[in-house]
Amino acid sequence: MKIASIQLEINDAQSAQERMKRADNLLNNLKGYDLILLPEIWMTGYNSFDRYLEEAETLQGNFVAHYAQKAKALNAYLFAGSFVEKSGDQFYNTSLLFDREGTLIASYRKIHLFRYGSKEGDLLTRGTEPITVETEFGKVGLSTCYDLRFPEQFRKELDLGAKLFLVTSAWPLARLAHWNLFNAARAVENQCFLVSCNCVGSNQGVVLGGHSQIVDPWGNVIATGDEHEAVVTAEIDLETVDKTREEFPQLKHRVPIN
Ligand SMILES: NC(=O)CCC(=O)C(=O)O
Repeated sequence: MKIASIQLEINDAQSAQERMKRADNLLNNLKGYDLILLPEIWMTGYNSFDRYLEEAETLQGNFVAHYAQKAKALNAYLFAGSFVEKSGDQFYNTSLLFDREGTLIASYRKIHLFRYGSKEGDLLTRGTEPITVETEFGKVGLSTCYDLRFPEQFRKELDLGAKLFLVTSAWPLARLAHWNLFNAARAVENQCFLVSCNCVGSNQGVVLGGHSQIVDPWGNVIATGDEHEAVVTAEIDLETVDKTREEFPQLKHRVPIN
């Protein structure tokens, strides 16, 4: 399974259209990959809160249609990162997973909205449902940035059968040490692969940390970026998950804690 995580550069001068063009240029060079990822609210800019409501779209809008078509053209699963979803009078931080035919097979509304120097929690409604979905490779769990700090969400995804966690993010450089810890911890404690996709650049004064990662179930970082725009790639085999769980059966030793 060939994976590419597009660590996109965000800067405040870019319009949504310019960002989509930039992402498309990178995407168009990624023929032959099975799974491609984009970061969190990258079209608007996670920290550009004044743009959230005006750039929000429904699931029937252009963002979804465009990346459905891209997934099909690339013949790849595409985790298109997240966008501001409008549904009735509510707004969500919603990430999207398309299959090779361009079918939207899962959408996930971020459960843990960030509130530390962030207006996300004031502007958006939180999601309520952890999401996992079957793919041709195995079951995949979806999550977004701040969710990484909440191990119970990943444990729930594990219990739903996940072997691979996909994490879309706009995590700042200032807390890079936490980012590295949580990427490894969520993979190791659940004996899953984890692929994260973070932004780089500067958005409303927040320097974004990059270091998107592909982590194996032992916690080895197979591939990572730095703080510059890059496509982080690796080839993985989800059979490693079963082998790891057999060889070191920590998940069988769980004790229910009430
Ligand atoms: N976009 C986010 O959820 C940011 C999370 C973050 O900066 C942190 O947990 O630290």
